[in-house]
Amino acid sequence: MDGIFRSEPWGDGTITNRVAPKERHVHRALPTGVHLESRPSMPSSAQRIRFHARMDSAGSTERWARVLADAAVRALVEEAALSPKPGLADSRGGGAHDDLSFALMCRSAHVLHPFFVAMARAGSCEVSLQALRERLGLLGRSAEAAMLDATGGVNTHRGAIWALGLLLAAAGRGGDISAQVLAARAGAIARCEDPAAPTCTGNKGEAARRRYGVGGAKAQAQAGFPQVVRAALPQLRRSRRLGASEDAGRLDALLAIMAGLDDTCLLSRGGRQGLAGMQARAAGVLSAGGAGTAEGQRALRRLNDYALAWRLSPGGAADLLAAALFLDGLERGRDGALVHADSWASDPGNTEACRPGGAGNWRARAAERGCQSVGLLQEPSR
Ligand SMILES: CC(C)(COP(=O)(O)OP(=O)(O)OC[C@H]1O[C@@H](n2cnc3c(N)ncnc32)[C@H](O[C@H]2O[C@H](COP(=O)(O)OP(=O)(O)OP(=O)(O)O)[C@@H](O)[C@H]2O)[C@@H]1O)[C@@H](O)C(=O)NCCC(=O)NCCS
Ligand SMILES: Nc1ncnc2[nH]cnc12
Repeated sequence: MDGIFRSEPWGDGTITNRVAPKERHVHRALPTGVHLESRPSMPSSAQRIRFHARMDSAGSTERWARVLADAAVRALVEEAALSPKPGLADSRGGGAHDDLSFALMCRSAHVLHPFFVAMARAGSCEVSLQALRERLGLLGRSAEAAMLDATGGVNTHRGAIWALGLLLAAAGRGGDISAQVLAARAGAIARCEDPAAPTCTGNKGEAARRRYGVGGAKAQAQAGFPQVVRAALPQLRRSRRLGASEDAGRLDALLAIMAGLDDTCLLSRGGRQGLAGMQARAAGVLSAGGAGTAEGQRALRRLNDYALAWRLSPGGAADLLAAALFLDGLERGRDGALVHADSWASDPGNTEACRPGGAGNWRARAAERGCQSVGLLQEPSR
């Protein structure tokens, strides 16, 4: 079948496309795949890339889910590698965390891949937003359990699973994949309640939200990720325009998130004072010229010293930077058809350096760990 896969209009929870409903639920690898069309003639200010997933077969939905999952893992690895990040784990070490390292962050990112595939697939298969939210809750909790299993109980990516899971499902729907649209869709999914979610998790973020009366990760998502679409992405583009290196632009994007985020990691480690201290210093680096300038680099070093002295880590901001890199990559057409899973996986520059144990395909590793298909949908014991 040569149809066009569309999920428009968004918001009423319906999918309209020209594929027979039953085919949407079949996930087999078939010879034909998703064809992405980047349309340079569209207004560049909006940075919109329309894609048409030609549903030559149901397998192209599966292929698109894998492309999106690859992009999400890549965003996590790129976030982890970005240095020097204040207080955070990066290529230099664990930052303010005794239990984190670059290798551990990468291991965690790769273990999440099959869950990311399932989340993107859920976005294309579940017809109602409510059903999608419930499926994501199940997948998200399973992903958290696999992360903790892979890291020996260290919370590397809980916030990232949450943010990227919602964005992957939004992108899995198809249609317009501009950052603005995907973040708004993800917000609509996050605003649905998950009846299976535990009322109390006992996590630090939950405690910080209650103690300090902030919205944290949940409110950030429900509002459509304002720190990603209104702070990180505009800053990233501004820094690039001003000629900053890609790393400096990404550090600036992180600082822009930090400057305005009610990061529950900072609150639980440093209270209101710690959060305010980090926010003000992050804004200070940007007003000194950003990470691409000598003055900005000095201010960034002072921010890092402050974070280490007080054991402060902006873990929530790091997750949102990964979300911004994911959306930026999609919007620029870097991922999707341009970056195929296996070509990325077979590039030694992308894999050997960051994968514990070196060579090998993460899918095979995930399969070894028993994280395939139906296994993903088992509710973990808490
Ligand atoms: C809705 C959930 C996000 C649960 O959120 P909640 O607020 O209840 O808190 P947590 O369970 O603690 O998780 C929130 C994590 O989100 C990150 N975060 C914090 N503030 C913000 C913010 N303002 N905006 C966005 N994101 C934010 C943060 O993650 C990072 O920090 C982690 C390290 O934190 P932690 O272990 O607590 O602290 P440490 O200081 O490092 O501990 P020690 O070393 O001292 O022991 C790190 O993992 C980063 O990722 C928060 O931790 C959501 O989780 C949920 O409901 N999930 C259920 C599944 C689901 O429905 N999924 C659907 C989509 S897939
Ligand atoms: N680089 C990082 N360091 C600490 N916590 C994080 N959570 C997500 N990314 C992180």
